[in-house]
Amino acid sequence: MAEARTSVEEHLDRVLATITALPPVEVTLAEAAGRVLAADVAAAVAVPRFDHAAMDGFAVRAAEVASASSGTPVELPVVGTVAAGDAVHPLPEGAAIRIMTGAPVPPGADLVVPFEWTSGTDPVRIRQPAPAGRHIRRAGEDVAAGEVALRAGARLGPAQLGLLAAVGRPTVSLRPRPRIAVISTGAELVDPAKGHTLRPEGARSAVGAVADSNTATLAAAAHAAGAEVSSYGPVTDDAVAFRDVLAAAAESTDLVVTTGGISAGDHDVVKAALHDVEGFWFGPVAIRPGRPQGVGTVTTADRRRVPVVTLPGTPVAAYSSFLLFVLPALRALAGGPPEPRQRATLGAPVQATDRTVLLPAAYDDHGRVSPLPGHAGHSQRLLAEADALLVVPPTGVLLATGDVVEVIGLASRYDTAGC
Ligand SMILES: Nc1nc2c(c(=O)[nH]1)N[C@H]1C(S)=C(S)[C@@H](COP(=O)(O)OP(=O)(O)OC[C@H]3O[C@@H](n4cnc5c(N)ncnc54)[C@H](O)[C@@H]3O)O[C@H]1N2
Ligand code: MOO
Repeated sequence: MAEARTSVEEHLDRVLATITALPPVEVTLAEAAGRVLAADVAAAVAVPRFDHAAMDGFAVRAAEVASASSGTPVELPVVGTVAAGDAVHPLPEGAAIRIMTGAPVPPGADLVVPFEWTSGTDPVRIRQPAPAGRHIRRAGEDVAAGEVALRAGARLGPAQLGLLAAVGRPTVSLRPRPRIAVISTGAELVDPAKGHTLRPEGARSAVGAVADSNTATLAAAAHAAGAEVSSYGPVTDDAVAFRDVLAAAAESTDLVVTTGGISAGDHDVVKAALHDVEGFWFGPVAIRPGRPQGVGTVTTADRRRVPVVTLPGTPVAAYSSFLLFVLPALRALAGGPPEPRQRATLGAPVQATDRTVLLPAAYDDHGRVSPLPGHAGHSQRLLAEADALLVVPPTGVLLATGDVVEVIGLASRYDTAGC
């Protein structure tokens, strides 16, 4: 009998339905890098703030130099000098003022003639005319005072932070960094920092110990997404112990993610502890890897409802499910728009099935993406070698070389940590 399974999109909607964007806080620009604006920002001051010279040269009246040529230069006395930051004096008729790039344009002047077109002397001989306005940057020509400089939802990278500084906004309203708690579960798991030969605390046997790799992966992925991460694990297969850890984690976080213990086994602790919590959902999603999933909320002592996303324990499934379901939840907590979908051209044919399949894949020299050879379903090695996960849609058709498919980039997520 065919099993009822929800689609990836339905499960993502179910996860996002548990999320409320965090209330905004006011922070300085120094603290704002990489974060998401909670409200539109209007310019407190115009950019440029005043009409200023775009070249080093002479401020003049365009009409007075209109006849200038190299054969018959126009000669004007130089009545002053103005540099960036200087107070400005009006330009008398029939005269020029030496002016430096960035200096305010003297009232009366409407043209800056670059030094290269002049003798550079006093009196100055100007060899070339130009229309009024040339080499002058007008007040507000980039951003007018009061104009919206950045919209709510904008992510604050280097250029956006510079713009906020320029428009006179030393602080901005942002969503706080989301806090995420990562809880790995499984009696077989040992903290890799403690070595692999240890018998896991509470283990049924010393044989079969497995290093907890999900915590390392998910903590890094959440950190790269801008979240503040706390890790609580590995937790053994005891529902009471798990509930205690979950309750403690929920008190000081905005989102809990668990791994393991949600399929059909005798020791599936997460499911046992949460399946009768009101509103909690467990079930299969039509995706491979990552079929068993769950989501719901728990309530803290101060009546906050904290979303809990329960991911499968198998490491490849845990990471890919995190990218599909938890990253969008973190973005929604931070008030950001969904991450734009990435697409790529297939470098090899791929057979689609009746469910979404994620394949570790690599780009070739032409920028086309192909599944890595030797895919065995749950290879952490292949995942570590992959540039991207290829998202094969549940269409059942044969995708041809050259078809455009969705991908989830892997390497690029961590580029910025590389220096
Ligand atoms: N009878 C059924 N069995 C299974 C089903 C099912 O539907 N019916 N689903 C299979 C699928 S698909 C997956 S995926 C797994 C998911 O199971 P759980 O989420 O309950 O995960 P565990 O059983 O706890 O662990 C699975 C596997 O992964 C290893 N693991 C778990 N956590 C970690 C960790 N933090 N670091 C490294 N490795 C971890 C664990 O040792 C197991 O080998 O269930 C299938 N079974
Ligand atoms: O859904 Mo699972 O395919 O073994 O990850």
